Amino acid sequence: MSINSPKVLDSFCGLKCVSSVSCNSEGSFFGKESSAALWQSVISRVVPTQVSVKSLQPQASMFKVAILGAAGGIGQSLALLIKMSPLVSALHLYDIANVKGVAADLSHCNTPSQVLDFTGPAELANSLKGVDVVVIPAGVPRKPGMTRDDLFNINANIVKTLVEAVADNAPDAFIHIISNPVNSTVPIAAEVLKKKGVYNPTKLFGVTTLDVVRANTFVAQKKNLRLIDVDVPVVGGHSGITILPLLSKTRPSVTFTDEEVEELTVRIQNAGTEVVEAKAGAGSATLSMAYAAARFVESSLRALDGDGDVYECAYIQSELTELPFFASRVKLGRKGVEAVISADLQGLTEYEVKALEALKPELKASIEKGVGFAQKQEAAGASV
Ligand SMILES: NC(=O)c1ccc[n+]([C@@H]2O[C@H](COP(=O)([O-])OP(=O)(O)OC[C@H]3O[C@@H](n4cnc5c(N)ncnc54)[C@H](O)[C@@H]3O)[C@@H](O)[C@H]2O)c1
Ligand SMILES: O=C(O)C[C@H](O)C(=O)O
Repeated sequence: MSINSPKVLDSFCGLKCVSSVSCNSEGSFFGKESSAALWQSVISRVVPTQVSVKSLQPQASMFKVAILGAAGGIGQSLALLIKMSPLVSALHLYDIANVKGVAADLSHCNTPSQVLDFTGPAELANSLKGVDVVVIPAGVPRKPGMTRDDLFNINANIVKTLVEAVADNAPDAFIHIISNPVNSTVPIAAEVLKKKGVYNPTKLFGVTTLDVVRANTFVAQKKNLRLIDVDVPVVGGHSGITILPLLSKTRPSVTFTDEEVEELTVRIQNAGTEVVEAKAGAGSATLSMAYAAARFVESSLRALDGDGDVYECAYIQSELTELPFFASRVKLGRKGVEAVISADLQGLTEYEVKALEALKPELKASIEKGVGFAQKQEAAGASV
């Protein structure tokens, strides 16, 4: 796709170039074809004196997005990136604290969306009214030495409470779960939605985009490829060995030695821990996660807007394997998941087949832990 395509230019900053601008990049903002040159192009449009742009016209924005946990490390950066989308008319920022300042700060950016802040449980319902996409990065992050599952006891309750509110106030919204452990928090969300009678499996997503972003980056570095060309599907779940990059399905087609496969797979699986250790107690990935989550939001909005060519990996209710939830590449449409790309699991290498079998018991246990938690809460008379 050419940079001059309105579809590309419409994807940023609410500005549509109606003249021919000389840019030689290609592709969409966050997708497999994204590029630094496109960002340069965006900046050029924000500061039009830097390039020869004959005229700019505003682009209609139409979707409302809520971020629950918006004052956190991921939430703030994600809010900034979503504020740049011309597809967004309103950005609702919810947190239990510190969100007023974040919203005031962000609201000064001269992009089209309105920014509204909501603080504490009393304002949660209002933060969700009329929204099309709800993103949930609320919860605690890991410290060195912890697994994602160590976050379960705190984050399970947070996700449960927030999804109850989504069920009551935005039952048709796409729900993007970022809070860890994703392998369990998504099944919890599904149980909550079922109990509320509003579960739509095609609209509930565990956000695994960061695994794809990392896989694309590491493969491009290792094989000396242009980053914008590389697309690696990552399937399974979002923790340790449940993260399975399908390197044999890398596009463009590329060959790896056995050593490269092992090294890349392990690096992708441990990339979250790499960041946790580098941050040395100050949290986990926030900037790359915000980038990845913004890409998934942008893809969802494009799908809601009728774009018929939107594909992402996500952790969803699935029949691809015997496991009830599984991350894979899906086609997104107005109603959520339109198709699951089963071809990715065909013709796997021996290494991938073994890794797929090896991840299943751990992923199964994490799913069952989430479902068990939600059902126990319900049996105990809690408001699940
Ligand atoms: N899916 C992924 O790929 C991925 C990647 C990175 C981090 N994460 C996860 O995202 C979560 C957030 O990470 P972070 O670095 O932004 O943490 P953070 O501590 O910086 O921010 C979390 C925010 O959640 C808020 N919060 C806590 N309880 C809440 C509640 N009941 N309602 C609303 N907001 C609430 C906090 O006030 C805080 O602002 C963690 O669980 C982390 O493990 C997931
Ligand atoms: O590693 C973490 O705890 C955060 C996140 O899941 C990640 O993959 O970076």
